[in-house]
Formats: sequence, structure tokens, C-alpha cells
Amino acid sequence: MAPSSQPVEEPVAVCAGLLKIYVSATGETHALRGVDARFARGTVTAVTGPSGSGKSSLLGVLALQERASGGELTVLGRPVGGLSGRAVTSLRRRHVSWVAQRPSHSLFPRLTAAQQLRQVAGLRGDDPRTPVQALDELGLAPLAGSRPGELSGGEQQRLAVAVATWGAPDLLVADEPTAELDDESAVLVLEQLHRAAAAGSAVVLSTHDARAVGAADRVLALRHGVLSTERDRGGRVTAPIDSTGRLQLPADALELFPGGRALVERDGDGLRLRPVAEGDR
Ligand SMILES: Nc1ncnc2c1ncn2[C@@H]1O[C@H](COP(=O)(O)OP(=O)(O)OP(=O)(O)O)[C@@H](O)[C@H]1O
Repeated sequence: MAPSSQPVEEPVAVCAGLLKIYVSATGETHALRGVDARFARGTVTAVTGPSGSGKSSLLGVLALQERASGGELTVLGRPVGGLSGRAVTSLRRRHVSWVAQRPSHSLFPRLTAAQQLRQVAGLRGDDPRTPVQALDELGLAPLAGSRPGELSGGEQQRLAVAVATWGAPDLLVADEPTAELDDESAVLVLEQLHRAAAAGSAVVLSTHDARAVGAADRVLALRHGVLSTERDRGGRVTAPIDSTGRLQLPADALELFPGGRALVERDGDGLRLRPVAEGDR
């Protein structure tokens, strides 16, 4: 078949060997140990993994809230590591939106709900909706005149999502956006995030919520700061192989290898991994 002449669109964000190391009085924590991932327009990616596996660290770096300690993050074709602080701020304000795990961290405390949207419109540009319509999509229209301190935690979370989706950001990053929400609000938030993807954003969220995982276009599983598996919409699971040939098995496959060693056999175009049995020694 002749190769398609259709240009392949560059991903909005690309992580290559991303590292995040926190240094504190008690020592170093290696939160990300070399993450490779690409985030394309029009997709919702869920990042999962046990507590402490590095989800918030990855999302904080992706959303340009924090600098990586090593490796490279490229956003809209620009390697972020080489940018000045001012250039990173400008890239973030115009192209990246962020829903923090604590929603109050994503909101301006003195502005009303409607003013929060007008403020972000000044940075990211207009949206086909009016601020009240955007609030209404998240059930917040009656609270247009309220400040964050006058809203419940769940209402703040929905407001943070309304602000984050305004103006079709290129990259929308949300850290556990449904964690504090009842079922009804969680559905509204997930619908809104998928609408943002349909409008062209690359949406990345971290989550422990089965609804968010089930609705995502793909699911990246982190383990100990390393990407262990990626699942696509069809349920196909792939595991990345790093440049030194290391492969992480899915967590549920580990029980097949109680001895911690696999016999590796060529099998046509592929490889077979099987537990080492007594007779193999
Ligand atoms: N500011 C920090 N200073 C020191 N260590 C940190 C800091 N932030 C995170 N860590 C550590 O980095 C590791 C990864 O943390 P991170 O918050 O990214 O995990 P997570 O998967 O988001 O966890 P959770 O699901 O509990 O939110 C953990 O060991 C954590 O203790």
C-alpha cells in the first residue's frame, strides 16, 4: 500500500526519559525515573498507579507547574528545558491549563466564578460560550457571583474544570479531578474533559476512579516512577521497552514469575517469556 501523504500531526507534549528528583533534609526521592510518553490532540489520557507512583509529579511537570530534574519535555514543539522562566510562564498561560489536586490552588481567591472565566479569557482568548454557559455546563450557573471561599470543595473542583476548559487549551492537565466529587458531579466533569478533547485539547488526568479510567482513550500505568503499561481504547496493552532493553511487565503478570526470572525465547517475529522451571536450570 502506498504511504499516506497525510501529514502526521505532532503530539502536543512529548516526554523523553523524564526524571523528577525531590531533595529534602532526609535525602532524595526519585519520583520519576525516565518516563517516555506522547500526548496527542483529541485524546483523553488517564494516568493511574498506586499512591506514590509519581502521577502528580508527572502531571506537575507536564502542566509546566514544575521543572523536570532531567530528560526532556517538549510542548508544542518547544523543548521546555532550554526555556527561560519567563518563556515557560508565557507558554503555560497561553497554551496549558491545570486543575490542581486541591482546586483552590487553581482558582483566584478574590474573583467570582464568572470573573475567573473572564480572567482566563484574557490569557487564553475567547471561547464560543459565554461564561455563564460554561458554568451552566457544570451545574454552576446559579453560583456565577460566588467566590471560591463561598463554594464547597466539589463546587470549587467543578469551577476549576470550567476555567481549565475555557478557550480550548492545547494541553489540559487535571490531577485527580473527580476525587472529591459525588457521582453526578463526577459525570459532569468527565463529560466536560471529553468535550475539551473533542474540541482539540490533549487532556491528561491522573485518577484512581474507575469511571475516569473506563472513559479514557488510553491509560498509562505508572509504577515506582516508571511507565509500566499503556492500554488503548480497544483494550490492547503494550509495555514500553527503554533504550537499554528494559521492559516492565504488567503488575498482574508478576505472579507468573515467582522466581523473579524469565526464560526468553524467540518465537517467530516475537519473544516468549515464561517462568524458569526446575527442568530449565
Ligand atoms: N515536594 C515533594 N518533596 C519530596 N518528596 C515528594 C514531593 N512530592 C512528592 N514527593 C514524593 O515523590 C513520590 C511520588 O509522589 P507523587 O505525589 O508524584 O505520587 P502520586 O502517584 O501522585 O501519589 P498519590 O496517588 O498519593 O497522589 C512519593 O514518594 C512522594 O512522597
